[in-house]
Amino acid sequence: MRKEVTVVGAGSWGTALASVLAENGHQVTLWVRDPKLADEVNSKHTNAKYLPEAKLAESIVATTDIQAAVSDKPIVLLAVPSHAMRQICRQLAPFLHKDVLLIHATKGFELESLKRMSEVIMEEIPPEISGKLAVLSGPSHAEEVVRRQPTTVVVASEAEESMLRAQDLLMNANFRVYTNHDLIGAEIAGALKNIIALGAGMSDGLGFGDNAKAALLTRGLAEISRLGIKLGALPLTFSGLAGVGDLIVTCTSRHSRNWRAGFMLGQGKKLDDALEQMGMVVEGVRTTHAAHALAQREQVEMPITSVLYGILFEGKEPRQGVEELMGRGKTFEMGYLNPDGSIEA
Ligand SMILES: NC(=O)C1=CN([C@@H]2O[C@H](COP(=O)(O)OP(=O)(O)OC[C@H]3O[C@@H](n4cnc5c(N)ncnc54)[C@H](OP(=O)(O)O)[C@@H]3O)[C@@H](O)[C@H]2O)C=CC1
Ligand SMILES: O=C(CO)COP(=O)(O)O
Repeated sequence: MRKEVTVVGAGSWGTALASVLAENGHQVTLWVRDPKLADEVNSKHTNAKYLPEAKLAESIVATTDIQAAVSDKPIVLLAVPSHAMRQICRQLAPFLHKDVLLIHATKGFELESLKRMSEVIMEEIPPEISGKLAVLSGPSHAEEVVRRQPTTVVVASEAEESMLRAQDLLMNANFRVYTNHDLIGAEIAGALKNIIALGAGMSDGLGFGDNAKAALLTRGLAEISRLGIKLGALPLTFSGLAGVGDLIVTCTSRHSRNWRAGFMLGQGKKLDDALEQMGMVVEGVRTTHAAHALAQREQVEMPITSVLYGILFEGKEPRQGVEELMGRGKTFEMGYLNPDGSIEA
């Protein structure tokens, strides 16, 4: 059945999700910050800055008016960078319908509070809406989604009905949507994989091979799981699409902004120059900061995150970081399996 859906955020991910929804026959409004981009979407049906090769459905209507975009809409999907989430929610909260299905697709933490995105959203929107919130996560580069290449994702919510509604809304022949009740795990896995993707890009930039990449992915998943479980996630979520699935795609794909930024750092570029050259959000940088603080607060060992923190924010050379990781004390591989996040052996 055709539904009215508003997508908030017209970067690469918001634009790709708007395309999926339009393809599914829904009436899509796209909230765009930049009036020039709104004109471009409405007249040329393109988004040259964020998805240069994509031809968008003519039925997608872009607007810069947040009130008009979300007022009384039955479904709102948020796809903004994590640093903008609280401000955007504050702006749109007064206009949300009390029965709105709210889905977010953002992968990050709020740096100042170390909160997950759903915690930030829930603080800003009315309580009758927040209990029904869903998150969309999983291995899904926008560039492949707009080309209708096979993609699998997961929607997670504590509210069964929201999860199923979000699945129905987004699923099509090229975009397969699974459900999961573990909202916390889906959010944490989706955010933390970007740290490891920065590391994987760095490893490639330094000229290391597949063994190093495999090590980063596997030991990265170990520390992601360790922190996630300590913060209330279900362990199995980390072996699913939001966990290992997204870790694989982000650490191995040339589409990944995090991998690309990491690659430049590995080749000797300074962080600010790498970010400027990217021109798109590289969530892993802020997430490294947040995860480093969370690991300290929760007393969880996260060696890769700690080394990346040193490289990104303390001037450590990438090669020195690799030496530190390889030279750590002897340890038991499966220590992370303890449900409270502590290391057993
Ligand atoms: N790209 C992808 O393939 C995927 C991305 N994600 C996640 O989606 C989220 C959005 O990322 P993505 O679309 O890639 O980002 P992009 O870098 O492609 O686009 C960023 C978008 O956010 C807007 N923006 C930047 N700052 C603000 C602000 N302060 N207030 C409002 N809007 C702002 C930009 O607008 P302007 O142009 O006006 O600056 C632009 O529309 C991230 O959390 C990312 O991890 C998740 C899955 C896949
Ligand atoms: O989350 C993503 C793919 O699932 C996108 O990752 P990047 O932000 O690194 O491009």
